[in-house]
Amino acid sequence: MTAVALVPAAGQGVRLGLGTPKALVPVHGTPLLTHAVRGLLDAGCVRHVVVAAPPAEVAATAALLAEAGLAADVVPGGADRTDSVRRALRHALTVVPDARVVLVHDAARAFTPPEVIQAVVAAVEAGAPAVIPVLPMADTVKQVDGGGTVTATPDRAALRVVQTPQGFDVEVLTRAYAAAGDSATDDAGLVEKLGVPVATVMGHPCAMKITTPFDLAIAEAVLCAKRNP
Ligand SMILES: Nc1ccn([C@@H]2O[C@H](COP(=O)(O)OP(=O)(O)OP(=O)(O)O)[C@@H](O)[C@H]2O)c(=O)n1
Ligand SMILES: C[C@](O)(CO)[C@H](O)COP(=O)(O)O
Repeated sequence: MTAVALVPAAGQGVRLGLGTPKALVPVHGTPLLTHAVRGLLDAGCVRHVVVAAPPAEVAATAALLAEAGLAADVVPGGADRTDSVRRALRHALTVVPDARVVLVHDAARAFTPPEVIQAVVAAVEAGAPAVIPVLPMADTVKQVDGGGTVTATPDRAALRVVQTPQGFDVEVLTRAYAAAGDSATDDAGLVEKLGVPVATVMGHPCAMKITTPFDLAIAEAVLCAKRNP
């Protein structure tokens, strides 16, 4: 097993609106972060996990993962996702210096199926410098101006919705973060700026990012259906 997984989990969950850091919000009594870390470790291709937690919750996060029997290092996250990943990457390079494959996986995508994790790792191990799971667009997409008036209808056949885990050759991700000026909406975005090709594999609807109360309700229902098929 060559992959190290970085789990940005330091967000506040403003859009979820529960007043609790999102990664600590329970689904069926278990925090999202615990579901996410268990999913990574159970996939069978991840050897070490580093979680970036809200700075005030580092000790509590380490305790809840330990109680769940999950081995993971917990470091303080940063002001935005990019900063949280940067901190987790720095720690991972120190504790697992021989890692070749690095995954970056949102705690908020807590129910990502193992086959997606395995496909990303396999593609990087096969030689791709950067790999992201994607889904085709189900809806027509419009581009709008600042006033909300439509300015274009991009060809949706050429568009994809992007999920995590995103997988990288360790040297490529390290270089991307060293060159990063501003924050990016995803890690592959930083790699693209280096001119390095980013490959895609098929994502999965269950890898959805739990962002809103509606998403949380969907996640509860999906887990319920899995446990009571
Ligand atoms: N400073 C931050 C902000 C976000 N994240 C993490 O990045 C992932 C994707 O972010 P998002 O879903 O937007 O989470 P939040 O930032 O918590 O959500 P919101 O924007 O609604 O506050 C989440 O696992 C989140 O915990 C992080 O580690 N550090
Ligand atoms: C990385 C990501 O999950 C890919 O879709 C997404 O870009 C994170 O965005 P957010 O604004 O931090 O939720």
